Amino acid sequence: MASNGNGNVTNGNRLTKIQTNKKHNGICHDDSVPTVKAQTIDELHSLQRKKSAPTTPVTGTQAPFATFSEEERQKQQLQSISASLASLTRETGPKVVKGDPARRSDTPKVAHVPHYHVTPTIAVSDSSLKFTHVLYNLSPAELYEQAIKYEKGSFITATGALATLSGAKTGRSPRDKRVVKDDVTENELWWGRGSPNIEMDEHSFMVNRERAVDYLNSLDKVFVNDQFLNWDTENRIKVRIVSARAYHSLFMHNMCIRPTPEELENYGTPDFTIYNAGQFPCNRYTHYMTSSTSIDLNLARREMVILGTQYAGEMKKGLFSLMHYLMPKRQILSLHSGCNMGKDGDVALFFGLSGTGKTTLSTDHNRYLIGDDEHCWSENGVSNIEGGCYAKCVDLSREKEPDIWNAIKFGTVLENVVFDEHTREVDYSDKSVTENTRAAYPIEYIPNAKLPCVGPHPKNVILLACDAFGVLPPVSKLTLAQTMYHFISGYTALVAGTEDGIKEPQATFSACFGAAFIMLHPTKYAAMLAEKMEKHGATGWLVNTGWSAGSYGYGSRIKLQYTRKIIDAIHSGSLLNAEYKKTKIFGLEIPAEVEGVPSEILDPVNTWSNKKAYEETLLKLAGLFKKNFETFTNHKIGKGNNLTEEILAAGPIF
Ligand SMILES: Nc1ncnc2c1ncn2[C@@H]1O[C@H](COP(=O)(O)OP(=O)(O)OP(=O)(O)O)[C@@H](O)[C@H]1O
Ligand SMILES: O=C([O-])CC(=O)C(=O)O
Ligand SMILES: [Ca+2]
Ligand SMILES: [Mn+2]
Repeated sequence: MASNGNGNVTNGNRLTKIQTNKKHNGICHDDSVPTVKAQTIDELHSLQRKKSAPTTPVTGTQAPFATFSEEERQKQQLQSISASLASLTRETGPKVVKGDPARRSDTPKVAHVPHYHVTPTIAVSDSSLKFTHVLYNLSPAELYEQAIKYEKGSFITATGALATLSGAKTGRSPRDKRVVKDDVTENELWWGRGSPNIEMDEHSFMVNRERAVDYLNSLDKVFVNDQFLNWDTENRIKVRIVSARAYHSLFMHNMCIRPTPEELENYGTPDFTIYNAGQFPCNRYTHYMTSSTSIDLNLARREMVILGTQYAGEMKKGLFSLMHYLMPKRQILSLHSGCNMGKDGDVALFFGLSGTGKTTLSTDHNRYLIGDDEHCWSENGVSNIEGGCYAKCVDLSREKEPDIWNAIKFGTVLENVVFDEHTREVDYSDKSVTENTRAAYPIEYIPNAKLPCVGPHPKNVILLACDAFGVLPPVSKLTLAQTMYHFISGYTALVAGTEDGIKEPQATFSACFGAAFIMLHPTKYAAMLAEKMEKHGATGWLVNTGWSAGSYGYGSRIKLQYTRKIIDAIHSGSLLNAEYKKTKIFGLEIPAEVEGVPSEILDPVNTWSNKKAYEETLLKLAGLFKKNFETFTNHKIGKGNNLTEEILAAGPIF
């Protein structure tokens, strides 16, 4: 007899019967662990998932609003969602039911949800016979499963993030962003040259709305997020996002403020609703449509419709546009800026166009992060609009940006990155899908996030420009008028293509460092900023995070390490008392020394070997500034005329 290695004893080819303990009904068992309490596989599976508290839990009877039963509350919530998804031509909301259609056990027995409006007597169509399953405020884990099961291009990366593809669009489509012009908005909003608000009429909006709603209702399931905007609770906005993809739902879960179970319980009806039909296009037979993409904002209806783009940033920035309308009405300034706070409570704002460093520089290991992109400045101080950050990932490195690197973990949405098919290690240098690779993570993924994301009045206002011409100084101290001049100008210079050799830098001017998102005339925001900076004694700074020692192709981008030192000196207050000299043409005050930064780079003229080329480039840029500002010369800024005059005089002189 010999052992076969499995513990069974063989005798030639014949297996000998092993004696077992007959105590338990003759079944052989290993009594080191108890058996599961299930008779069938299905039963076993049902044990795995513990019933969680309802998404809208009922608090104790002492709560003033807890007058409904849980069943009643669920019914009201479904009715509210059904109303959101109602077709306006058929005057009925769809039959909605909660839960994943793939999991029958989730489907409640009473699946019929009464129609919101009066049931029409004419023309019952197939759409009124079907159910739309609602996946309401799912958790990141549930959204991962949905994405991986049903959405092509969804993968878990080596660090646990959800890699997704945003489809054909990997950036926003500003030429397809429309706003309904009605009697009110016609007078209130900024229209015409330079304005981001491309007009559309109410009827065309309704056509697109119906298109999006019909598309969403035709699906087996839709995702619904009920969340908040603005950490200033007095000025909080309730937003509902209806979307077709788990990617979109997780993105907004991360980017908006996540309600607590108690807040959700008393959520009621949203203040604003987004219908994101994603890949479903708009129709060129619809008036005003110029492509298959349209992002439509209707302020009167408090709705936004997205057709023909799956780029998630449209939702984030669409809501930002909304805030740029709603907040100034309440004397609150909305800002395209990052914001952080030192240990002593000193707050800094970081303005700048895309890619200039708002996220990178506001994420600072030595300071509390209030937010990376969108803020409000009210009488009470600053507040973040969002609940998450949206960082650029191109060439991301652990060494240079450790906090962002570490935030890319379970729960984070990673858009359009390339990874090893086996290890799922992300290669951040790979731009095969797009250069605009992004990570969206909840703000608490940054270890020193300031929660709640609010702070006192800013002490420093830092304007970031990535000057690919290489003529703006790495740092200059601004007067209030200069701050306004540069705020209204909103300059940065990007380099078009990087593949086929050296290209000329392209100057971009975007008023208020975010013309794509403002709704009112830029001077309205500028006047508010001037008033607040003056009142609270904030100092303005211009920081060039772009080129040094020559334009793009000759010089190189200023080391992040140096920019961080400059920012440190601003925060600490040491730069305020430095020795300054004034530059030619732009009239910028530049310091002679900044700790940790080579002094010779502080005046760009020193770094250019070809002085003539420097002078020419400087003049060229000054000319571009002047030309850009022409449209603002006949606008009054603020109440008196003095500020306007001062601002006009604060630009380049040559
Ligand atoms: N000296 C520098 N200062 C700041 N950023 C730098 C510098 N050098 C290189 N970078 C890189 O520039 C990019 C800045 O992007 P960042 O995400 O901070 O932009 P952003 O202003 O937040 O834009 P958006 O509004 O589009 O989110 C990062 O990839 C960063 O690593
Ligand atoms: O909205 C986006 O796609 C990215 C962003 O933050 C910006 O452009 O300012
Ligand atoms: Ca950013
Ligand atoms: Mn931004």
